[in-house]
Amino acid sequence: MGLTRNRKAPDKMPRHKWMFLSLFGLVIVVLIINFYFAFVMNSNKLQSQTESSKAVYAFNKIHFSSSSSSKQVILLDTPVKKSDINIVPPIKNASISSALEIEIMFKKLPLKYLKKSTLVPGEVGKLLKYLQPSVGTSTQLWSVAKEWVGARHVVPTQAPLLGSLLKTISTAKIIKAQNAPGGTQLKLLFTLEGGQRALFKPQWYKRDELIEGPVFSGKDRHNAEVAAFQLASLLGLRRVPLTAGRKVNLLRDIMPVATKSLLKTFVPDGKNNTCFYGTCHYCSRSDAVCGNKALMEGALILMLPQNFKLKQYRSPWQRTYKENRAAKWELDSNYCESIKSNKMYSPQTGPRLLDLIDAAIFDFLIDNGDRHHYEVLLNVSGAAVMFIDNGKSFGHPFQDHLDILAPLYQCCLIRQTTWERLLLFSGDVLGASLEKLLASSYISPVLTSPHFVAINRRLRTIYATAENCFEKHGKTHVIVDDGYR
Ligand SMILES: Nc1ncnc2c1ncn2[C@@H]1O[C@H](COP(=O)(O)OP(=O)(O)OP(=O)(O)O)[C@@H](O)[C@H]1O
Ligand SMILES: [Mn+2]
Repeated sequence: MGLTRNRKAPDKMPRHKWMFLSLFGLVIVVLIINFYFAFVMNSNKLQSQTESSKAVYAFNKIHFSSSSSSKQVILLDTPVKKSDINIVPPIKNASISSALEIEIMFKKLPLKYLKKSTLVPGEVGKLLKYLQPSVGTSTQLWSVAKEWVGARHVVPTQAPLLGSLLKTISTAKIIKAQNAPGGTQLKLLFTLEGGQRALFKPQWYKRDELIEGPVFSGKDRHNAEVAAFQLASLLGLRRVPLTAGRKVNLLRDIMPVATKSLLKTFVPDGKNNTCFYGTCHYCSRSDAVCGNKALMEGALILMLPQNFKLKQYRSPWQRTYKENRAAKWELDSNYCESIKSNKMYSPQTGPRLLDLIDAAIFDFLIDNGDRHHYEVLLNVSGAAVMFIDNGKSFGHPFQDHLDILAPLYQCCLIRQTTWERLLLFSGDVLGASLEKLLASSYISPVLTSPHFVAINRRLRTIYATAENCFEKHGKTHVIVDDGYR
């Protein structure tokens, strides 16, 4: 009986069951095909990685996370490897295809980018000469620094007095110390002998500390400010205020000249170290910065002359600072088109967009993902975007945040003078050049060696990004001579 029932059952199966079974079968087939491709692709990837021994970052896990806005954000997980290219997640929608193309280009970079340039030693030699304190120290040099400031630079191309100025910044007597106004981070405003004002950003981290987490994590790195100043000079982007390392004795140099309100924030740490917590958005008594006994290292950043005022703008490539919320530039690959339609950013009307692309290149090299606002000199025609506040840089030499380069790969434009200067450092020589300039710093060694390796790797990534743009739009449409530098 049972057998008969079983044999007859298919004949009696209703139509909707048949349809269900066929659909189920189809789903199984699709799944099998998917698994097959995933397996083949993965084994190919593994094979090519072992073959080349140069592991590259792999886009191996695509997952979806819902953002608080209704838009869906795709995040790509990329493993961090101490290899040639170390893009870290999240890479969001608008950057995914560029990231993949840049990865491919990075691997087949034309030979000219790998060849050592013969012009570098001469150029670095010239800058090293400028760093010699040729006339010793003198507070009379403050007026020289003041005269240097122009629409497009803070330091001129020829600057034989630079070394003396930096030495004066590192040694001039501090006649007043107060809480610095503006910004959210702890910093002090010093008045130096001769009336010159400068910002002091204190040391929070040891040199080899790795700042984990999102690109803007952690506190300011004083050594990053010092390194950024010298890197800008190598790149001919002399838009960073004069910055030098400085060691101060808190008991002897600072407390006697501190304002009452600053003095109130000095606290002992119970281990014989002198500490203070200042007044700022993120300042609190429980989060004081401490010297080694009374000795504290920091970066001293010369204030721009008071006859110049700064005007602040929100960066069009500002981050949301929220993990589950994406900014428009992170979702829309045509974002640059909408930016260019704004008169302020049209490459035809002024230098601003190319300045922001310069800033993106600079920030990618130093790994600064925190340029939420940018500043230019007020009422100065053709004023450059100043590279003020580089404190959140050089946090992790084994990671690169490709999306800092979004202005470059979304707009596919680069100023000719910037591009030519970048080419000067082909063949992985930018890191060593920076190391040479930093060797004479008052807080040397400024960076650990992995940071110099990172700079070379990041410059190659910039070359790859530009090459990818050339391939897509033609070199003549990408490189722009807008008459500014
Ligand atoms: N060298 C300088 N000359 C003139 N003004 C400066 C200089 N450095 C900084 N400032 C001004 O002080 C403000 C705060 O400085 P900075 O951005 O370094 O501090 P911050 O606490 O890191 O700020 P934020 O929290 O906005 O990142 C700047 O926005 C700028 O207007
Ligand atoms: Mn800051």
